Amino acid sequence: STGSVSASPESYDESYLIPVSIGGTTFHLDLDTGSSDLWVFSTQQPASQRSGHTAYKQTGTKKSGYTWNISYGDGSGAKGDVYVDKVVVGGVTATSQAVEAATSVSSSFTSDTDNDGLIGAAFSSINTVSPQQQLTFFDNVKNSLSQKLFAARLRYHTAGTYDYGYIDSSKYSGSIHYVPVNTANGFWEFTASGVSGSSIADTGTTLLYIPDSNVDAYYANVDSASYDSSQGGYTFDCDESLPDWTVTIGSGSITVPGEYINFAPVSGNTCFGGIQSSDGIGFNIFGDIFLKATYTVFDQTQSSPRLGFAQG
Ligand SMILES: NCc1ccc(-c2ccco2)nc1
Repeated sequence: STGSVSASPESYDESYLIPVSIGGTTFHLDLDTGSSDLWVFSTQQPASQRSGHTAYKQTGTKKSGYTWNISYGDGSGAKGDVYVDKVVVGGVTATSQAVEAATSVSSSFTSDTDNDGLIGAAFSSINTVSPQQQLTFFDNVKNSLSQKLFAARLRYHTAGTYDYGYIDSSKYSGSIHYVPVNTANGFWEFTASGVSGSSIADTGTTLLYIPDSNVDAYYANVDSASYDSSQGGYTFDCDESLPDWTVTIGSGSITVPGEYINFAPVSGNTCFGGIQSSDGIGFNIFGDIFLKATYTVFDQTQSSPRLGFAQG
C-alpha cells in the first residue's frame, strides 16, 4: 500500500498538523519524528483542559493496567491510559494501533486548540507505555507498505505532505542523498558536515538548533542581530533580509533560504531567529525551519535505517 496526507502549518509554521482517523473520528495530530507515542486528548480529561479540542471517547479496547507519561524538550508533557483502535493516515490503515488517551496534559497543549495530540514517528524503543512498550504507527504499517519508508515535505507558510510507502519525485530537485542513522537513542540521528556532534531529524521541533559556533557565525552576517537573553535567543529587525544557510549532509548539500530563518515577531518590529543554539540540549535538532527546505526520506528499506535528504 501507499498513501499521502496533508501537513498543515499552524501560525508561523510553529508545527504541522495532519488529519488522523481513530475509531472513525478525525483528530488533527502533530506528526513528530522526535518521539514515539501516539496520544490524543480524551474525555477522561477535565472538560476545562480539553475545551476546543477533539477528544477520544475510548471507542477502542482498553489495555487494562497500561499507562503512559511523556515529557518533551520544550517542557510540555502528557500522561494517560491505553486503548487499541483502528487508525488511518492518508489511506494507510493500522487495524490494531495503541492509542494513548490523555488523562492530563500540560497547559501549552491545552492552549494550542489546533492540536489534538501527537503521532510519534521516531523508533518504538522510546515509546513510553508501561508495562509493555507499544509500536508506532509506522512500525505497525511498514510491512504493508510498498516500500518501508515515509517522506516529509513540509513547506514554508503553506501545506505540505507526508508520503507513506513511496517517494514522490515531483517534490524535490536534484538527487536524494542518503546517510546512515544511529538508532541507539531511538531518534533519526545522523551526522552533518561542519556541524559538530550528532543531529536528529525532528518534524516535531519548530526551529533549527545547532552549536553556538555555527549560530554566532550565521548571525555575524545579520547587522541588526543580537542575543537577547530575555527572549532566550537571537533576535533581529524583522525588515532585515537574512542570508541563506547551507549544510552538507553526506554527499548532498541543502540550502535553507534566508526568508525561512525569520521565524516570527516577538515584539514590535523585532523578530526571533529560526536558527538557535543547541548547546545544553545534548544533540543538534534539524527541526521544521530546516526540514521545510527539503524532501526528507525516513527509510527502513535496508538492513539498517537511513535518512535521505533532497532539496525541496
Ligand atoms: N517535539 C515534541 C512536541 C511537539 C509539540 C509540542 C507542543 C506543545 C504545545 C503544543 O505542541 N510539544 C512538544
